[in-house]
Amino acid sequence: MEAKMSVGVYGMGRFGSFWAKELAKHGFSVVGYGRSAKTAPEGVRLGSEDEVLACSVLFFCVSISSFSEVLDRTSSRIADTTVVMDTCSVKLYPAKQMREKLPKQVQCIATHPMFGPDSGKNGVQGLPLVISAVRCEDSTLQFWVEEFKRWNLQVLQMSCDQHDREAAWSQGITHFIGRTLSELSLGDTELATTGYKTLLTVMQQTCNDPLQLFYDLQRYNPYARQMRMGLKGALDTVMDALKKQEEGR
Ligand SMILES: O=C(O)C(=O)C[C@]1(C(=O)O)C=C[C@@H](O)C=C1
Repeated sequence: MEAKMSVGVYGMGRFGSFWAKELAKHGFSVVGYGRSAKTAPEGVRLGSEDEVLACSVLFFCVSISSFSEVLDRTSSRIADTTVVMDTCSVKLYPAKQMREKLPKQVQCIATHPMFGPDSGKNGVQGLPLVISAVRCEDSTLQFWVEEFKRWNLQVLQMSCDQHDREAAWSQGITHFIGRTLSELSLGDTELATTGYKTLLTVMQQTCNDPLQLFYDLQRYNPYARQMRMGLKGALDTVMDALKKQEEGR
């Protein structure tokens, strides 16, 4: 029987634990490392930082804002033969960090599984995953594209720029609205409509993620500011239209 490929997951937070478990479910030999990880997810073994960095494939599951510093600390200990992938929710920034900070021989790929422990709790099939070559052989990228297709993910190959542009106006706007709604302390009510319940779900789901993810999504996606300004402008347009109605114009 073919030996299982060793996969390291660096960062065992909310997403890292979930991702490590998914990889294990799909037949990889998974070792996880997290500064304060105490229990290993099903099918996963916890190991030392060096052990994880020595795996054939290494997924970084750390916050966007810590990625640069994590690479500074670890890149000299990553083997030339290791394939490195990030899983950050923005793509231009981590791709640049990998290109600049990983040794030139190390192959690297940018990925964004567009799901997490909430959206993937009943299985990941049908959910989208964005993948983009940063510096790798075609066959390496193809291997992972095929692997994720086997998981029945909807694999989307696109540039990091296209990802960030589109994600600002989909995931970015969702988290912005969710966090904004939570400022209003909205609650359940007997007369809740289906639409209102959907709104509450948006608020709850986005606020279930670490606050740092929200700040990082808004700060490190170069298109997020434009999205926020667009939203503010749209709010003003609707307010003005209502004002005109009231004034009978
Ligand atoms: O399913 C979850 O737990 C998530 O929060 C997933 C979610 C999101 O829905 O925005 C959060 C971060 C990832 O970048 C992708 C998706």
